[in-house]
Amino acid sequence: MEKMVSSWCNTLKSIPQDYVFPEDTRPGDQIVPILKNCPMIDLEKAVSGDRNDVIRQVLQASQDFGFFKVINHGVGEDLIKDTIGMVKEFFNMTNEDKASLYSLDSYKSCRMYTSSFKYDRESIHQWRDVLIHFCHPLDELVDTWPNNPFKYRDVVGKFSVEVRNLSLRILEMIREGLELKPGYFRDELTGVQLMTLNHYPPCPDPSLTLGIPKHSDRNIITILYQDNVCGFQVLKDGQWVGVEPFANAFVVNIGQQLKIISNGKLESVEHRVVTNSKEPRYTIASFIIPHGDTIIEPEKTLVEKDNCHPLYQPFQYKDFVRALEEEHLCEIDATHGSV
Ligand SMILES: O=C(O)CCC(=O)C(=O)O
Ligand SMILES: [Fe+2]
Repeated sequence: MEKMVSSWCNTLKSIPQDYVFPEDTRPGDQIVPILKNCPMIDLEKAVSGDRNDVIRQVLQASQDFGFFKVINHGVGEDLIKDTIGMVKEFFNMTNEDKASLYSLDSYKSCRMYTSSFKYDRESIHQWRDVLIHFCHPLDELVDTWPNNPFKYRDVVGKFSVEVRNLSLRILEMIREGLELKPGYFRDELTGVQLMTLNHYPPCPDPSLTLGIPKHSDRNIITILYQDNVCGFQVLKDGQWVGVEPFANAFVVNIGQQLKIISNGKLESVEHRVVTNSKEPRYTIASFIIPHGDTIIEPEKTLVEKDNCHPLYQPFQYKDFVRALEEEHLCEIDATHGSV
């Protein structure tokens, strides 16, 4: 528990050596510009307006950027406010209140850790504390979640269901746009939902370290709520650019599995998290993940339609996760590797 960044960083004037990233991966002092033409999609129009136009926007952004923001997405503003409030309340509890959740055992379905799931095997640590838990099916998992703050399970439970529904609605648009058969994103591909609640405490020297290093999400699709503090950056045309928070919007990342299923038609954005010296940053990420034994491969109808070759061989999702961990142990944020 004493390893959690938030429990020791308050009094520091410089950062410990094992949080200093190598020169070629640290952010440095350069000012990173804001992504100007960030795709922002109004999902309300998929219901009350021209659905095909919204689907077209979703596919275009997924191809060109590998991510997009959504507004009017159907997740209530009050629920978002209550949930992020709950996350802040959780991380601001005393260490004693949180201590029982801290664990290095990545098989625990709800736990708190610092940096990444491989804290004890990495040489450089990431500047973040995490609470992680599975969410779906909620009634089987909610009892593993924190019961302090007292309303945590109730509020975060409602939020997880709404965000899962939003992920499925976006996947349905992608299915329609790619002309895949109805029910394509079945339980095998979407049956697991994992949530990470991130706390990036203020950092005395943001130029030297990262909250999360460069990675692209390995799952199907991610929904991120980044509240109102900047820190999320994407790699666009070889340059890091900042994705600014927008009130009540979510960031939607296309995951690597969706890129593979689409035979490379959709992109999966590379991104990272930088810290800042002024204020804490809190975010909520919900990952939709295939079951481990699901076979992932480029969808045959897409390969045939485009008259091209499959760019990827079929594999079981769990083998993909294992291989990634073995090959890129130092490089990849593996929060989703516990699945
Ligand atoms: O906290 C953020 O801004 C991004 C989190 C993220 O990229 C991840 O957990 O994969
Ligand atoms: Fe990510």
